[in-house]
Amino acid sequence: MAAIQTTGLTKRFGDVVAVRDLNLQVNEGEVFGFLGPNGCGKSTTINMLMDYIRPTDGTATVLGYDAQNETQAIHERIGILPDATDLYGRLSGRKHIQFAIDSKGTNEDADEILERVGLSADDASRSAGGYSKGMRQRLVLGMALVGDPDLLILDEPSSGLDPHGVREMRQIIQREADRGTAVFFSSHILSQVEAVCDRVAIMNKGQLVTVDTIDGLRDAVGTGATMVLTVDTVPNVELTSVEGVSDMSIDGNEIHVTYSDASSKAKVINAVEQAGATVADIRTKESSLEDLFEAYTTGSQGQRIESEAQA
Ligand SMILES: Nc1ncnc2c1ncn2[C@@H]1O[C@H](COP(=O)(O)OP(=O)(O)OP(=O)(O)O)[C@@H](O)[C@H]1O
Repeated sequence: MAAIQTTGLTKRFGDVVAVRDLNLQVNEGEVFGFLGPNGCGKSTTINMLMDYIRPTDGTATVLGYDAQNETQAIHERIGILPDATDLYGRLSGRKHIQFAIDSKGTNEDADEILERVGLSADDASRSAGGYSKGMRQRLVLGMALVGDPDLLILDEPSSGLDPHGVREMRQIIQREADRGTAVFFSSHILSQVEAVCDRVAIMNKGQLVTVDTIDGLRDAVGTGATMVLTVDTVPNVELTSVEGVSDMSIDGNEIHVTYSDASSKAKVINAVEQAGATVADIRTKESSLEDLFEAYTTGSQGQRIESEAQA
């Protein structure tokens, strides 16, 4: 059974298509990153999974239950991160967790949950109004963990946290995943999901542009790097025949070469000089997952996939 399955899920707000024909499967026990820039449709998708809003078209199931017709069963079995601004300033952290336990009707131990999210007994006794952003975020995560959910839905769980807070949040999520909880982790920052997610979906302008493992995305980037040679005159030489070179292009006096093997660099320079050009400057740039994310969401790759989806 899938933790989340959507089929042709679509939401229009007037002329705006917030989510278009989304087909997504998140497996049981999987940590799944749902990535994309602001406004790409992440919250709208989550709101449809939770039945806060109704889709214009398509269907969704959560833990095997229909998102529109079996909402209560879903809400009982999932944990969703409440907004950290919704905390009651005067109530202690422990009382917040106890309130969530009472609301869900479970008989869990509030202190055990507080410990899982790294809030000490002293912190738990203090009013949440005096908590730092990181502590508030840990507390709401603790509230989401009440009832031992099979699926955690986290919408931008790291927003507003400093790098230390982000790392802590990641460790807590990883521990919950190790206990067998599926996690649907929505974010607009690749590096925040990279370390914990088994797979990621990248959304752009309401459409799914790719779903892959982090390793798969790395393969798509390749160990590839780009070298830019500035030359006095562009020689007539086919550099893709050099071992390890996968692509070349010319831009004015610059030759752009994509290569997968560092030893190709010297061979490229030799080939260019043997063809009669003088190399005035060499720049190299390693590609990163962040570049790939950029390419999917702002660059040519995103546009290519969009036009493929429309075809
Ligand atoms: N209630 C609404 N009425 C009209 N348009 C809406 C509504 N909710 C969302 N939208 C539009 O739908 C699109 C997707 O918004 P959504 O909030 O789902 O994006 P998001 O990826 O969650 O972005 P963010 O990270 O900024 O929350 C946006 O263009 C947004 O303006």
